[in-house]
Parts: sequence; C-alpha cells; structure tokens
Amino acid sequence: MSARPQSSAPSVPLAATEPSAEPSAAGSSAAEHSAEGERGPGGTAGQQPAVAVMGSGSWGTTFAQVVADAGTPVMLWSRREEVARAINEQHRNPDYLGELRLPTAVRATTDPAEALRGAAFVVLAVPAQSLRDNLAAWRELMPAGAVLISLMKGIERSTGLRMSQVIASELGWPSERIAVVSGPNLAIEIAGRQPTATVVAASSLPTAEAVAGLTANAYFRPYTNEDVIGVEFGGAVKNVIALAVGMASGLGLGDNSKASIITRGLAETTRLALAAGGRQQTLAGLAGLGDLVATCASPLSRNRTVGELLGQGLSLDEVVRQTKQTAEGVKSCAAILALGEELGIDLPITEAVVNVLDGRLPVAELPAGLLSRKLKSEHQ
Ligand SMILES: NC(=O)C1=CN([C@@H]2O[C@H](COP(=O)(O)OP(=O)(O)OC[C@H]3O[C@@H](n4cnc5c(N)ncnc54)[C@H](O)[C@@H]3O)[C@@H](O)[C@H]2O)C=CC1
Ligand SMILES: O=C(CO)COP(=O)(O)O
Repeated sequence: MSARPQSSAPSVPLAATEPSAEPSAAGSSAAEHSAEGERGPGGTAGQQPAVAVMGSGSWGTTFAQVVADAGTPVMLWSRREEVARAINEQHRNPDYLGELRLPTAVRATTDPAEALRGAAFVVLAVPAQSLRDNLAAWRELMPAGAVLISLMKGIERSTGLRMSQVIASELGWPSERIAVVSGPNLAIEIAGRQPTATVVAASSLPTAEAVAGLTANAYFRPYTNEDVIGVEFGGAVKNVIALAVGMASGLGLGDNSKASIITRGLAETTRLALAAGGRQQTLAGLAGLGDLVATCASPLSRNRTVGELLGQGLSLDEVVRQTKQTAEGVKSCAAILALGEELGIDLPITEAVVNVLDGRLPVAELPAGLLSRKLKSEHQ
C-alpha cells in the first residue's frame, strides 16, 4: 500500500542525503539507506527524504510502516539484533506486533550511525525516561538540519520536562525543527492498517506540514497544530487517566464511573495544559479528548491494563514484571503531579494514581477518595 492522499508537503529546508532507490529485496543491505547526492527540501516531488526511526518497539515499528506506506523507505534502529534480523529477513517484529507483516521498505539496523546517516527526518520512539541518555549517545550522529519527531507520551521524571523540551535541551536543537506526533494511535490497530487520525504539532507550521506530508496515507490522517505544549500534555496525562480508568475497571466499576473519570480527567489535563501555555482547543481535539477516549476505552492500552491489574489486587511489582511494554503513566505521573503543584493546579485523579502506585492509598479506596472531595463547580 502506498496510497498517499493529496497533500501539499511544503518545502522545509532539510539538509541531508537521500536514498538512491526504493528498497527491494528482503534483508537488503542497510547501506542502501544512506545515499549519495545532495538532497533538496524534504518531501518535494520526485525526491524521497531519508527517514530514521530510532526505537523498534510497537509504535516505532508501526510508525515506520506508516511512513513506508506513505511512500518513503525507512531505516529502523533496534536495540536488539534479533529484532533487526526478524524485520530484515521476515518483515515481522514478533515481539511487538505478532504476525503482522511489514512493508519491505522498512529495514532495520542495530547501528545508530547507519540508521541516522543522511536522515532528513529522525523519529524518536524510545521510552520517555531513556530519551535523554539515548540522545546523549547519538548526539554526534544527528544529521544537522534534520527534523526530529517525537512519538513519546511522557514527562521526564528528573526534570518535569516534556519530550520536545528534552530534545531541545539535550541536543540544543532549534524548536522549529522539532515535531510531535500524538493522537488516538494504538499501535496494533494502525499496524493492521485500521484508519485513524492524529496530530502533528510543531512551533513551525512548515515543519508540521512536512511531517504531515511524510506520514499521510490511506489509513493515517495527520492534522497540523502549532500548540506543542497542549499536544504533549494531552498525550502524557491521558496515560495517567487511563491508569485510573483501568483501576476502576479492575475494581468492577461500570461505565458511569469510567466516563466520570475520563471527563474529569480531561478537565484536569486541560487545566494543567492551559496553565503551562497550551490551548483549550487542542485538548478538545485528537491529541486530547481523542487519545484519552481511545486509551481509556481500549483493552489494547498498556496503561489501562496496568491499572486494571492493580484494581484486581496485583501489586505494582507483580504488574511491572508481567508488562513487557512501556506504560508511560507509571513513571510520568509523579512528575505531572509535581508540575501541577508548581503551577498551582489541582490534579485530583493524578494525585490519587500517584498515591496508589506509591502504596499510600489502597486501590479499593480510590473511588471514595475522589468522591469525598469538597463540592465545587464543574468549571473550576
Ligand atoms: N504503542 C502505542 O500504541 C503507542 C505508544 N506511544 C508512545 O511511544 C513511546 C514508545 O512506546 P512503544 O513503542 O509503544 O514502546 P515499547 O515498549 O513497545 O518499545 C520500546 C522500545 O524502546 C526500546 N528501549 C527500551 N529501553 C530502552 C533504552 N534504555 N534505550 C533505548 N531503547 C530502549 C525497546 O527495546 C523497544 O524497542 C512511548 O512514549 C509511548 O507512550 C505513542 C502512541 C502509541
Ligand atoms: O498512546 C497510546 C494510544 O494513543 C497507547 O497507549 P498505551 O501506551 O496505554 O498502550
């Protein structure tokens, strides 16, 4: 599949080299990725930018497929040799995506230098808490002029920074070359090519438009947005709200309880995002409400699943041991709560989740704790 809806991919001056040809054979050499020749602006007709996706977990691998299906070959960086081999030889990533078959235009390497060489777009898809260390290791390899795209939905624990801020601070990268992709994007559904929409946010609209042009295909529809703050808070906080909804579900509570947590969760996410400089409309959109609903409703969500297991009475240690993939809310929630305190914003659901995870609040007492709070206006 390579259908690309009409898009006016703008000219973002991207300094890099381009791949010489469409990749063809299974397991073909990673060296094909880095090309000879100078590249002009990314996404212009007749030229394919080189794209590196750093991280081959469920979303990184799926996003590589999205870009490949939109018509651009991708080089994935994998931490583990067996993952890279499975992608190159079988066009599968069984650890994360089961039997789903990847396009041959997605290839993998364990060598970050090989993945990053000449890339015009570098997609970052590692766990939020490892990002800074990963960037430090890759700093010298980052192609000057590339657009960096964050797929991560988390807040750095040690600093309270959003992922785009970590990228800017660790690499000294200009904010106009940083984009964030976030929305109702459960990886497994997208890997199965089920239609979805998303948001590409960047402080520079041409950058957001370039990333939208790079990713738009028959099942993936990106909308641009210049509100990076709102988009990143929407993505990070919904994971915490999904933990709470999962807990309610594990406790055997029904849809009224879950809808109440989702709606009040959106209220606290919006309060926090606005206080930090985000926009209300963003939180009412795909990266706010849309992602919140998808994550809180779906049994595919890792955060909701972690919450559900806790609600059923498992300890956090037991749950973490059986959760192989990243559930960002677990590690980001305390940093989100601290940001709320700094900004003077009340985050009752986040606070309750932090207290459950820290062992200060028995999960069974979470509903009563939320309901016994002082009565107030819905709009406060
Ligand atoms: N899976 C999904 O449906 C979606 C995930 N996201 C976000 O994307 C980000 C990545 O998530 P997933 O791909 O789902 O996670 P994952 O758990 O499926 O994969 C994480 C990847 O990072 C690698 N990794 C783990 N520790 C590392 C380290 N210290 N250094 C470098 N690499 C390391 C793993 O080997 C794996 O390839 C998260 O922030 C998540 O919230 C966003 C939208 C959808
Ligand atoms: O962000 C996601 C969907 O948009 C994925 O959510 P989980 O990380 O909870 O699986």
